[in-house]
Amino acid sequence: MDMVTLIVIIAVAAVAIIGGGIAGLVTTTRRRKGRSLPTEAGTDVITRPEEPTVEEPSVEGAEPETVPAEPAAPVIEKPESTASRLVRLRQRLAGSNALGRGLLNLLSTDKLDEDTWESIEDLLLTADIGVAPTQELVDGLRTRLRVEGGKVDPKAALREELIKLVDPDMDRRLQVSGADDGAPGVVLMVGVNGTGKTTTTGKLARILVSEDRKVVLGAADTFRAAAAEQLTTWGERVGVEVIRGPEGTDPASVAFDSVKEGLDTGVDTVIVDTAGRLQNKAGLMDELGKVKRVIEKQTPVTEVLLVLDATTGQNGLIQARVFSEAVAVSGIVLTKLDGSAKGGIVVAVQRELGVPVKLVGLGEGPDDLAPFTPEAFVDALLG
Ligand SMILES: Nc1nc2c(ncn2[C@@H]2O[C@H](COP(=O)(O)OP(=O)(O)OP(=O)(O)O)[C@@H](O)[C@H]2O)c(=O)[nH]1
Repeated sequence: MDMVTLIVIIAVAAVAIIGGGIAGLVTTTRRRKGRSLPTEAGTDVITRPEEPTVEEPSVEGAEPETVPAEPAAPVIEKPESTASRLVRLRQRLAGSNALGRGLLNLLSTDKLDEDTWESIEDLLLTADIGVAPTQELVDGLRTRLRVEGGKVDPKAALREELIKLVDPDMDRRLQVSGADDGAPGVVLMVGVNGTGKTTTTGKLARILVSEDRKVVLGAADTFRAAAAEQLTTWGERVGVEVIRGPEGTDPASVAFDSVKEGLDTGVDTVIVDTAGRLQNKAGLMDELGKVKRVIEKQTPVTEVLLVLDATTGQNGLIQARVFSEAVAVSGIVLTKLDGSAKGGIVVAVQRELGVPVKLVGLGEGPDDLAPFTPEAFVDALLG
């Protein structure tokens, strides 16, 4: 064997040894991967690797065997019933609203002199009831206590006068059903951004679902992409379809598609969330007017709910006026009444618009929306 032959033999042997080692390493690595696979009983398809493992080599030309992924059943929540929402209304307002307690303390004093009546007036004004209703309430209460004297309990009289002020005769039913021809009711949600419009749309869908109604939501707030995202999340939680378009789409076209879907699928109610940019009244009127017109090519809008933030006081009233001039508002939703000492805004805004408060927002939780009833509201105020 000459020198050249010897070198060739050594080189071949070295390649074989090194190659075998690398092959062994690859196999070991793959096996390790293989051992870390979830067991057959595992249902977590997300972590299941797509490559075939070494233990199950794929046959050339044959389709790799794939296990069809079973879609995980969505977890549909069961929203709270209307009755227990009213209990919550009582708890939330009684716990946070100083108005009722302050009034009751003042009325409990032995002698109701001018100073006490002035303090009562101040409390009512601080709670945003408004000047004229405050005067009405104080006058009514003073007269009753003078005329009926010891025969009337001041607290019972206050309760009755407050209920009168909130107006128990207004029709507060939500028009969520369509006409007899089977068309869905259409609820249009309007209001300035940040008042809780999208949240309220989601909460309202939950109330309707809890009453076994079929609902479609329309994300016509196309100005802010996150609003559609937010609404989709609300819808998914209660198994409600949400119709949306790309960011910047004409809100009227999303509203149209939502109502069309509602008609095609035979739902009971379509709720359309809109963008509340208050750029100027003319712009707002154009946009809301168009949304309404386009919907009504298919079926009438049965309810226009104006969402107002109870903590914004006079500012809220100005917004309310602008919106009611842009579109015929049929009901008010007062949000963020929890933790607000401004419960009196209920009276002020109803007077301002001549439209009833129909729903109240009592927190950020999914079921923190309750139908408004004057008696329950006043009882909650008085604690
Ligand atoms: N405390 C409290 N917070 C609320 C209530 N309703 C809504 N919110 C909160 O108010 C904030 C604004 O709510 P959104 O629903 O995003 O307001 P929006 O009017 O739809 O605003 P855009 O989506 O920008 O149009 C959120 O943080 C809500 O959780 C309520 O009744 N009480």
